[in-house]
Amino acid sequence: MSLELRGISFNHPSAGPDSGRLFDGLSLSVAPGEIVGLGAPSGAGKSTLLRIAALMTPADAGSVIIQGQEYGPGSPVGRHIRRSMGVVLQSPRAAADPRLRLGALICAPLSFRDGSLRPRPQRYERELAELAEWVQLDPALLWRYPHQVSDGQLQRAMLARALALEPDVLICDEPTAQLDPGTTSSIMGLLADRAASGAAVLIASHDGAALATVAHTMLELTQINQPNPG
Ligand SMILES: Nc1ncnc2c1ncn2[C@@H]1O[C@H](COP(=O)(O)OP(=O)(O)OP(=O)(O)O)[C@@H](O)[C@H]1O
Repeated sequence: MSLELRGISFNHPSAGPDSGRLFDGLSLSVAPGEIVGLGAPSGAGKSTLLRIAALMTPADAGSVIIQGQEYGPGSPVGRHIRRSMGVVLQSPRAAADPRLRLGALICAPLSFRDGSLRPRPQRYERELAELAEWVQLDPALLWRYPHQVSDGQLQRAMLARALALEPDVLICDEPTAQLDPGTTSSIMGLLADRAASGAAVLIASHDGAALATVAHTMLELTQINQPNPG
């Protein structure tokens, strides 16, 4: 699948009228099989942009186009498209439900796809073992709650969750921020494998060197977010 952002304008509602727009007519595209790396100074808006791309935050103007289907402000987003997208947010602590063990967190997308109203890790033992291996997570950690693991372990669990449905669009915000260089390189390799299977992959990171090892295209947010003339 392809992912495109076209003419995106946005400001945070609570940011006040004088603070200027965060994005003004910003466009970028990610082709199937492509990894686009997004660099940005802190506060430039990369997390906000990724949430817009992931259809979690509606833009003020412009559209997100996924495999030719256009989503503007207020467009309904169907379950089918959500299931084809994997999203890793910057803060795993904020994203993870603290009441669920890691195994339940990771298998939740599989359970929901199969019609269950709550995660059932016991039904997905084989998938969980494979996902844990992909992200180099000790299987013993699948029984722990988020507060019982490190930030890096939790971030890898959230990545496993994002990969569970083998998404065609993968959006990752600082997926390796908490990791050592060796694990960072393995995780980047995993994202490259996903792209090699045809997924469009958008990764934002302050670690430009690690990103450059896998990205086909590197973009700097401050350069692509030039305000529209007039
Ligand atoms: N809910 C909000 N209300 C008002 N302003 C916000 C809100 N959330 C973020 N901002 C502001 O929007 C700007 C972009 O925030 P964002 O989190 O997207 O930046 P970032 O590039 O991801 O930063 P970092 O690299 O430090 O994580 C920042 O100036 C931030 O203060």
